[in-house]
Amino acid sequence: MTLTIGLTGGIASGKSTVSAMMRELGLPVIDADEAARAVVRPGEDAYRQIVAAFGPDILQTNGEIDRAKLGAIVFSDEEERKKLNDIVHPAVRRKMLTEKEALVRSGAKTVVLDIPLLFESGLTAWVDKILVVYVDDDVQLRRLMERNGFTEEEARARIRAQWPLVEKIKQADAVINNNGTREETRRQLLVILEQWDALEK
Ligand SMILES: CC(C)(COP(=O)(O)OP(=O)(O)OC[C@H]1O[C@@H](n2cnc3c(N)ncnc32)[C@H](O)[C@@H]1O)[C@@H](O)C(=O)NCCC(=O)NCCS
Ligand SMILES: Nc1ncnc2c1ncn2[C@@H]1O[C@H](COP(=O)(O)OP(=O)(O)OP(=O)(O)O)[C@@H](O)[C@H]1O
Repeated sequence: MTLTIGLTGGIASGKSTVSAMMRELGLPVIDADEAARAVVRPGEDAYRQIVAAFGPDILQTNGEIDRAKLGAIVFSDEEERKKLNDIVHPAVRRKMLTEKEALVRSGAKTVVLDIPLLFESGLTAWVDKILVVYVDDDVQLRRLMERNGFTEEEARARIRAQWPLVEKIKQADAVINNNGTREETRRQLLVILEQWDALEK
């Protein structure tokens, strides 16, 4: 039996940081953000639907989707965000499930699904264990503004588009507090993976 771990958290809470550590430990990680980028490449169905729904203004001159432009639209208007989610999410789910099935068939002991919207999209039944990467509100805001060069308002709009982190930790099987150093985060991760017997011997 493969153990499926759902890795989640809030925007800029440190999921990618933790998933990189899991990969270093040899665990296979399927990344929803990566899948969401793949399914909207030119030529894909979701790409055509996005251009039809949002108009050619959201394209760059090379024909690819201008993510900054589309982000500015969908994070300032819930209706627009829902429109985008309805196009992208089914394709993301199909891609992730296909990749997961292949790993299960190949006999993987553990599979990690890195899904920022695990709770919001109602996907908790997909996983055996939920691991939430937590940071305090002020740390989240600061790291998001620094990483993306967002104004405070832009960063807050993105944070508001997700469940509050305090709600997510209530439903977690384990929580990593990522307010501290990366080394402190790594130590917490190792304890949890040990408890869950997730690593290959
Ligand atoms: C709006 C888009 C074009 C902005 O792209 P951008 O490169 O700036 O951001 P990126 O995709 O790297 O996402 C960064 C983070 O934003 C958050 N986020 C992204 N989309 C959403 C959403 N629809 N609702 C809430 N939070 C979201 C997640 O925490 C994600 O980790 C892009 O995020 C997108 O296509 N979103 C819709 C698909 C989606 O929901 N992806 C998230 C996981 S499936
Ligand atoms: N323990 C830490 N100490 C200092 N900086 C950190 C720490 N963990 C993460 N960061 C930084 O905070 C930012 C957000 O982290 P990361 O990209 O891992 O978050 P994420 O949850 O994957 O974000 P997203 O939801 O946008 O994909 C990054 O710039 C990262 O380098």
